[in-house]
Amino acid sequence: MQPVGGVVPLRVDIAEKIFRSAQGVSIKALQDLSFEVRQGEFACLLGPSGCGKTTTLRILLGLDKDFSGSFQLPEGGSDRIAAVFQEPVLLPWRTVEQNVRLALPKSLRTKNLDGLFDTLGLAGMRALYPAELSLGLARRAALARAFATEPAVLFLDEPFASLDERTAERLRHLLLTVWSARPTTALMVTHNLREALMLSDRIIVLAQRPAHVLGMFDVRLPRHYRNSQVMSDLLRSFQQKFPGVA
Ligand SMILES: Nc1ncnc2c1ncn2[C@@H]1O[C@H](COP(=O)(O)OP(=O)(O)OP(=O)(O)O)[C@@H](O)[C@H]1O
Repeated sequence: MQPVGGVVPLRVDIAEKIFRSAQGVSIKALQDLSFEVRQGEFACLLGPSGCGKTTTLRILLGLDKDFSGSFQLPEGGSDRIAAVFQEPVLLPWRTVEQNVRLALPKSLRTKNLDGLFDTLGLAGMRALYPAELSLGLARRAALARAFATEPAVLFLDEPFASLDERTAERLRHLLLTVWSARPTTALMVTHNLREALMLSDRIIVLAQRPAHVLGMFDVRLPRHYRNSQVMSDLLRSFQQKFPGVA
């Protein structure tokens, strides 16, 4: 399957991001944070709690412009950006299907979503309202909304946090199925090493705050080979390369 998204990779070169409180306290969240995600690659930003992962995503999403440095989003094809957060952020007065369709650009508003809803196990839930969904189902709806837009780049911020492990594992598989059908340049924040090893082509390992890159861990194996034995081997080689991380 041909990767989709830009011919230009996602390039991040953030020199510094400092939070300043009204009381004059400064917190340096990011310093010299540079990395690249290649076209059609699924990368994870892995780092300890509070190191600056969400801050990085917020900058890339254009939600925080108060930083020094630059970044380049993938170009070519669609110029859309999709994001999936810990909170599914669905409109409560709209059905699952309406929530997904409302996110679509005009040119895609009437597109056939049967395949996407089927893949994500949402075929029978299109007419439900968010209040009728479990957290796991709401997350699936958020994934459907993100993929339906056929984005050039997809940002995910711990989309499986606070789910029970069985539900999280099912969702990871669903994410892989829908992502594999259209391999979109993706950057996912997580502090779950196993999750990163299961999903990623490349793991970008961050140091403690202020976040900067400690190193890269490439997982070159196709995902369907990553069975429990292979995962144990990957975990071991990761820990050899990054002792004490995760
Ligand atoms: N609006 C803000 N004002 C001040 N400090 C902030 C603000 N947002 C984040 N920080 C601080 O910046 C640092 C990085 O926060 P960030 O949320 O990016 O970390 P994270 O790696 O995503 O953490 P976690 O894995 O726990 O979600 C933390 O010390 C946090 O307290």
